[in-house]
Amino acid sequence: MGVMEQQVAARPPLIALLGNPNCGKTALFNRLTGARQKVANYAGVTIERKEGSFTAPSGRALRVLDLPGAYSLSAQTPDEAITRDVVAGLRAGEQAPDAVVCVVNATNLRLNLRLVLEIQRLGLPMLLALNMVDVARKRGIEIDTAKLSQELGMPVVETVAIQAGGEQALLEALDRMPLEHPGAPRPLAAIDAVPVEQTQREVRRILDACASYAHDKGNLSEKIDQVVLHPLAGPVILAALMFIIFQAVFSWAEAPMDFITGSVEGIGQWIGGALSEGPLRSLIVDGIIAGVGGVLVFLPQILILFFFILVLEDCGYLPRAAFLLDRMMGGVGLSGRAFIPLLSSFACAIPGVMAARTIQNPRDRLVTIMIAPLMTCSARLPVYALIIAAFIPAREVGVVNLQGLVLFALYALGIVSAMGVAWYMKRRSGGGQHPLLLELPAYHWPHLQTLALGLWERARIFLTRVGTLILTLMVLLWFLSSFPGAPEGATQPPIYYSVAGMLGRALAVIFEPIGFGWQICIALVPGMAAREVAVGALGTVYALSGSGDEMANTLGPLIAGSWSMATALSLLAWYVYAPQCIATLSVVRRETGSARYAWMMAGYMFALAYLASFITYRIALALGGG
Ligand SMILES: Nc1nc2c(ncn2[C@@H]2O[C@H](COP(=O)(O)OP(=O)(O)OP(=O)(O)O)[C@@H](O)[C@H]2O)c(=O)[nH]1
Ligand SMILES: [Mg+2]
Repeated sequence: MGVMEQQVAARPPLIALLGNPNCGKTALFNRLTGARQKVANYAGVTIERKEGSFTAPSGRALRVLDLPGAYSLSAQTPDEAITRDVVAGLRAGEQAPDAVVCVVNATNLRLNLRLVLEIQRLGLPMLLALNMVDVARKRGIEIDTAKLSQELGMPVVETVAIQAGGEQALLEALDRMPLEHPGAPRPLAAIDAVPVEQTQREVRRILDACASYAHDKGNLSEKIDQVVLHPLAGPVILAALMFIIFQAVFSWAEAPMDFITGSVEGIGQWIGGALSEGPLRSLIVDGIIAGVGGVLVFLPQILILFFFILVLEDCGYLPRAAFLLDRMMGGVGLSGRAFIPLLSSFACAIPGVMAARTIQNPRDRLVTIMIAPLMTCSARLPVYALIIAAFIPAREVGVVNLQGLVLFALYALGIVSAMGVAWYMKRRSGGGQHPLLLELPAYHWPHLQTLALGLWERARIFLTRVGTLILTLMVLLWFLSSFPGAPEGATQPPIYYSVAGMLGRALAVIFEPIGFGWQICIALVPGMAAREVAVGALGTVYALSGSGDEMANTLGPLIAGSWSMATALSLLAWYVYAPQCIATLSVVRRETGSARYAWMMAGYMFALAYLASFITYRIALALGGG
């Protein structure tokens, strides 16, 4: 025996905690080890590795490893792959465990036992911790542990990981377990050889023999789910929720937006009055206040939208939405795992594109990345809100607010288009589907603190962008829009003759057919950096276009006076599709490892944008919106 091996042999036996996600492994791990734990990452990945040590009642020293949750050893996600490789002794630098404690959620054995049976085929010493028995008892689920132990051929103990002493039975059972020289685990092929259906049949047989649900009162969450996940009522509820949210974005935001507009105007007038006529006054009033202030007013709407999203997330509704949408996404060949990346993209496509890492199939991942920017990100909200407020009357149609309805339609258009693109890409590339296995967490009331933190986070991101990126671009735009000045005898406002004006007029040749004049074209250029910049840019452009000495007016009425309805609708359609965000394209390049996909994305999105705007503009003109 070499020196190394002697050292390994002298270390206390290693026990692995294994189980489905959310069954209480970490809670149990904390209860066993207290403060004696080491937290690190698995080599090369950002998945947490927790190891700790403790002493069993007899004085026997043990080490314990808290593994990432897994539904099966056939590994669908990176987390599951780590768990599988560690228990099978295949991960370099990791010792194979001497024994496995399989933790199961006693209220959901039907799902949890599949993994138990799979691990059992590895042939390691094993023990079952029937966790959350407190909840199971309260619900009236009866489990015969002696019978279960006999059926499974392993010790079964009850645990309550969240109660002091709830780990006692486990400790005693560990003391009775033979842990020395367990031998290496059997190869994984032993597991893959058994068909899933056979395992599931075995689970049902064991449950019939050992568990009784006759007195199961069910729980409130399940009762709610009977309605919320109902094949007909479920989607209707989801659509209604979304609809209400977009209504609120307009109706609740009115007062705070008026307040911000008023304040910005007040500051502009005050500074305008204090400074004498000249470039400095124009830079501050027309460049900074009109530009930055124009974007700032949308903070309330962004916060209202995220208030709802955070509440739905915190109370446990979002995984249900994933579940409901899984079938729809499956229809276009997307995996249910695409839901979280796509949902994140409603905040911003960048975290969405990065979250696509959790999708294992490379083709599914690529499709998800390619459609992520079609989800309406929060940077589009200012653009949409500006144009809607200026052109769509704030009328009530029945109980429905017309502006909210249009906003809802724009979000829906983004989603439908994304599904269309996904369908097209998948049809061309082929590829199968993977069922979505989700543990639905119990519903609970949203946490005020979590909510407040989440909202603060959104506000901070938005304000930082306004204060840095947008501010810088507005100052730059002001310079480009102010010089050179107007020639003698000019008939147009000075901006028309400036560098930005020349550029805008050149671009207008391309954009004329979809109804964009030179002023919009000027705003589109800095708007390439980020979508909401276009709103600030329009503010600056129209402030500088204003004839004579009048104070920078609010942007809405200004564009309402100078654009046709057809132009407004065309610009809305443009923003549903146009890839106006450099940061997203560069993240796509990084995440896919090649510039090709970033170019492809920019190309297809520009093409769709132009096409959609062209169609919208022509139809609107034909219907008399000119
Ligand atoms: N009532 C009750 N709740 C429990 C028990 N064990 C864990 N919980 C709760 O269940 C939730 C999930 O527990 P975790 O310990 O994080 O689960 P996990 O298995 O580590 O989850 P992953 O690491 O995501 O796989 C937490 O909110 C715990 O407080 C239990 O025995 N009874
Ligand atoms: Mg855990």
